Amino acid sequence: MEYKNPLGVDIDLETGVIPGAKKLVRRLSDLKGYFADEKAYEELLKENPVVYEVYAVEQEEKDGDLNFATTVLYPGKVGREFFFTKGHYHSKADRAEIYYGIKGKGGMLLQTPEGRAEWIEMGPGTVVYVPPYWAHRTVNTGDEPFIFLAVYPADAGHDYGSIAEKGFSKLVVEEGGEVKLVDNPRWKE
Ligand SMILES: O=C(CO)[C@@H](O)[C@H](O)[C@H](O)COP(=O)(O)O
Ligand SMILES: [Fe+2]
Repeated sequence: MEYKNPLGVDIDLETGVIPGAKKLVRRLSDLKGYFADEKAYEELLKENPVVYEVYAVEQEEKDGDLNFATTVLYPGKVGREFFFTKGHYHSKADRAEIYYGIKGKGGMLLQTPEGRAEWIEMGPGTVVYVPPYWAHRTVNTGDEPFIFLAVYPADAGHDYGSIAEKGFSKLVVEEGGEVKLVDNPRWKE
């Protein structure tokens, strides 16, 4: 039997950086077609801000193993809509996941393939259980970076396709200084 070595790393709780992790950067240009307000999107694209960064420690895609990653989701809006991660189902759709809030303020938008949406507010210390089959997207509703940890099966994978095409059934927007969920006009089952 070949045993893997255990690993202990310290997440920088201020910046979300995991030393030695693989870094992924998503700019606004990587989120083309994702935001409802296309005019506001084109306008902000001139600056092309970083929307989020992911620091991932991933294993081979094998049953039983675990990956973990931090996400640093920056504050901002496209029109009324708060900055968010792309959002995905898992390629192995029955794989669950755990999120843990580290810093900042936001929430998770989840939905079933039929479009039943749930919103869970998140702050430092919040644990969110993402059940099998639910798509999930995080949203920064605050004015500082929203940082969280995710732990997920190594063979879960990411299925971005349907969210890229239709989005979620709800949009998370600012209305009169408050966070509101409104119907997504482009959503279709
Ligand atoms: O859910 C997971 C892994 O299963 C998170 O680590 C996200 O991958 C990350 O928050 C970026 O979001 P996406 O761009 O992948 O939707
Ligand atoms: Fe996930």
